[in-house]
Amino acid sequence: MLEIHGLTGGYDKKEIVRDVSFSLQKGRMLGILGPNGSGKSTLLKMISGILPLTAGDILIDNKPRTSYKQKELARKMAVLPQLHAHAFSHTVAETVALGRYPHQSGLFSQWSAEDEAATTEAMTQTGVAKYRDEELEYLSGGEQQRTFIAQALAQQAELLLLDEPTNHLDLEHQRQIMDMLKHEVATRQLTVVSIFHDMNLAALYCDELLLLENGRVRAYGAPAEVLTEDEIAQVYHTAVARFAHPQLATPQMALLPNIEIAQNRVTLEQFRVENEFVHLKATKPLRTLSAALHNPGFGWFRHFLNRTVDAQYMCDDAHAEMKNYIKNHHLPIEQTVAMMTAVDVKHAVIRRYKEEDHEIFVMVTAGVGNAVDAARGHLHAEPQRVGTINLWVIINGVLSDESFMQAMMTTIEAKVKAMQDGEIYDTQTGTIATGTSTDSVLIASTQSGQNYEYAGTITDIGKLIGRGVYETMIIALDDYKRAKGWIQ
Ligand SMILES: Nc1ncnc2c1ncn2[C@@H]1O[C@H](COP(=O)(O)OP(=O)(O)OP(=O)(O)O)[C@@H](O)[C@H]1O
Repeated sequence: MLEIHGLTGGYDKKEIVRDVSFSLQKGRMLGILGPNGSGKSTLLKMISGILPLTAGDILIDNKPRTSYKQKELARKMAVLPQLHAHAFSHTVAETVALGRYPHQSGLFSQWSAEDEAATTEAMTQTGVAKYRDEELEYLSGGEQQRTFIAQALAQQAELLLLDEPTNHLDLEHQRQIMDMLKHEVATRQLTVVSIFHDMNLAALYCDELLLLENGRVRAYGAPAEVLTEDEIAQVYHTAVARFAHPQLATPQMALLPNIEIAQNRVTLEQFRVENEFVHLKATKPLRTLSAALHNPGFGWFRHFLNRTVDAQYMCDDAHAEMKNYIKNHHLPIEQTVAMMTAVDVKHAVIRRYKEEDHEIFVMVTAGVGNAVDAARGHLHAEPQRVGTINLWVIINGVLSDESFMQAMMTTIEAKVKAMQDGEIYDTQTGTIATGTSTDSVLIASTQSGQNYEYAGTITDIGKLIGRGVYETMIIALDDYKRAKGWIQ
């Protein structure tokens, strides 16, 4: 649909865009990114013909852009320029109607039913139909922006060139406009070239990204290729961390502010054993990876609950019930991680391990009534029961994602070893159990102090985790055995 070869140009003698090349197939969306002044708008103005080229070619549907007559080109390509504050003396409907000019012919061109349908549809798609008779100058920046997007859509061109279409738009309208454009791209083979400042939004919606730096192409490709931490840090002189979007296979970038991170430290006194739960109340949020019932996965939390429930606990919606429980105990739902166990919390074992500068805390409740050998779990045919090993490992230090996963592995390996040495059997298979059917694990770190790039058993912190989890597990298992009368 669009081919750009060696585009060079700018203003008078000032060369801004240098040797830019890319091509875009029909039905694709390209996002142009780059710092302020990198030449994004200049590039778009050159493609749309507002600015002349000093070198290079622009082909639209395999024909040079200059070979198109003005109206013919306007039927092919619609442009949304960067919105600047100035007075408009048109209503919304009149402004959108201007987008129909390439479809009208002759001196006394008639407003057709087709024109009416196109403008109405464009106003509906952008949510401005309700303001159709309002004067544009009295609308908000976002409403004006959506009116100009409607004007470009009403043009019914195959190629849209948009300069920051989501500028001025609130979250709902950003999503609405971008969803709508993506829908047009998918269903009507619309082709879109759009400038963005929000690289996360661009990554969510664009098939390809072009990163400009000083008027040159710095990176060009799929969002996963262009949005790398190094590239973005160098081009924007800003540290960023890349993370995965929870639903889509596209990268997102988190800004890493250059501010002092407050120190945070967990102490044994912050653990409380209440009537029905163990509660760790950290002074500041801890970065957490867990298989907890409430707020699992990665996150930042201040409150950690290991709650005892009746062994016969049955509930249709355990998530909602746990949420209510947290609320009824006046804890903040969004800052609390919670798991449950049938073990009475008075049997919880909480221990601190310190070796030189390395310090961790381990909390275990071990109920092994329904112990399972994971290698033979498929031989079990019983419904799930509560009765569980819940394990927390809290680390005073900074863990990388890799360390979090390794700490999780080390914790589970040490737990399995304790099951083996504690001779806990899977009663259904008669083999040594590796855990129970509803175990949960939580790793949390203060993200201040000692830095841990790795946490496997080769590292000091891994050794401490392995020993701490193993020893705490053995104590908890002995306690369980004593309570059951298996040992004295
Ligand atoms: N009309 C103009 N005459 C002369 N120079 C201009 C003109 N418009 C822009 N420039 C210069 O061209 C360079 C690139 O500007 P451009 O607007 O293309 O950048 P941009 O990447 O779109 O920036 P932003 O993110 O701030 O919108 C800037 O240095 C700017 O000063």
